[in-house]
Amino acid sequence: MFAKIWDAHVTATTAAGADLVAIDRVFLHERTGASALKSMAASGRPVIDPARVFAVMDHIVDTRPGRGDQTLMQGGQGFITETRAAALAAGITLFDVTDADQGITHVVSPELGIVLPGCTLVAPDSHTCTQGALGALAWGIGSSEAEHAMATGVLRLMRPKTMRVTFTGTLPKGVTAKDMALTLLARHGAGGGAGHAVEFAGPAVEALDIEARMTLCNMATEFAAMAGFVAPDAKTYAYLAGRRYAPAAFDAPYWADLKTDDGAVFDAEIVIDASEIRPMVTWGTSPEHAVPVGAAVPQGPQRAHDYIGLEPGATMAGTPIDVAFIGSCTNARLSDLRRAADILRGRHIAPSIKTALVVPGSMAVKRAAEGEGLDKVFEAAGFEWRMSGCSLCFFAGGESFPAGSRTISSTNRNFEGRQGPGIRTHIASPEVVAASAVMGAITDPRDLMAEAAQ
Ligand SMILES: CC(C)[C@H](C(=O)O)[C@@H](O)C(=O)O
Ligand code: SF4
Repeated sequence: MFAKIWDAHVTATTAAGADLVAIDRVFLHERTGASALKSMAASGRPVIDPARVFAVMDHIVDTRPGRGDQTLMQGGQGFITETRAAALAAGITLFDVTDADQGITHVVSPELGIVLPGCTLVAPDSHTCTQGALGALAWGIGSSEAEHAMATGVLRLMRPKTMRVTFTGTLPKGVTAKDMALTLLARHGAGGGAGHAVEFAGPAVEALDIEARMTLCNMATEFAAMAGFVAPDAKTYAYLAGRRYAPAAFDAPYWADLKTDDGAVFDAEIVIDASEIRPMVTWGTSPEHAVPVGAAVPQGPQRAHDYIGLEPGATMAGTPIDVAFIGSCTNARLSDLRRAADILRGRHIAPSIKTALVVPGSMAVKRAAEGEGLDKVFEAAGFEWRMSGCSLCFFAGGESFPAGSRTISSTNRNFEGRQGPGIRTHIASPEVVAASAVMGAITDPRDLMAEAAQ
């Protein structure tokens, strides 16, 4: 599948062996987008095809109700106003702060049908690989590469190696795509995919809905892969049907032929039995520091133990937490909110939880969730219900907590300081976040699911 998409996009090969790869879509956000557009404008280079370039405000925007351009991040407003001015001047499509389509780049692009099977899509953002869930080759680039892509319509690239990660079997109940990604990282390391374009395949991947495939592909970057993707199938077509930028008639022969052929050879293969996967949580400061919720903290780098304040042998389950966050391009789509709400319905967060936030991945997700009354479930449980944005996924200098606070978070990164100076982040599925918020300590959601069923 990788070769089919890549080869269809190579326009030339340089003497040094690099390929010039046609880029179908470029997506910008206000954290990195203005600099690329401004630099192009300064050098007098126009965007070659503005219809293929989109921008959204997501990283720095305030998520408190009634927001405007003001930000909690000192000086953040400048990123917003400069991106707006540069986007308007360049003639690209902008989903602005108060636009009904505002949201996180990798949530908005699929839900508007901007990313399509077989297309190449780049964005100056490392989680662009999320969009590979639609059968696209989507990857994160730097700001100067974004300029190059916008000015020329191509990027000069060395062909990556290929890897297939096959999930066999069936996921147990209460176990999700997030746990698949964390299991892959725990077993094969945060560098395991370096230099590779990774195809996720096998019955347990086919069984995932499109939103869950996005969660899995999202974390390909935590695996150091260039890209992560899933072959398009009937679910992909059904997901895209009727979306604003998707074609009215699908290009069936090209899309149907994108699947990896039987007998295809990969540079590397990994196989994981999905039935062995358990609800996971990270204990340390790398996404590879992941263990089943019921397991003990293993021996890791001393610095990680010191930062996170957990010694080897401590059990993850029962570790008290201060903050619960459901959000991000990893796990803030409608299906994620539904599953978290199922656990929270009729329950309340523990009194020891200082903050619990739900930040929908897009304003469209927010509206859809409100249409189902999920906002009421979250609010009744003691969660704040926000406008869309990256929010606490990434410390944009605004909202945070006292150093040493422990958060359970549906995001993708747990690096030192990721959610603010001294904050200890434990990443997990929305189910684990919801269950842990109720218990005030890290909890296997299946404990609460069983209780609800009785
Ligand atoms: C700020 C942005 C460029 C960054 C990224 O590239 O991924 C952010 O989205 C992240 O998740 O760390
Ligand atoms: S939600 Fe988090 S991971 Fe996703 S783009 Fe925003 S900051 Fe990056």
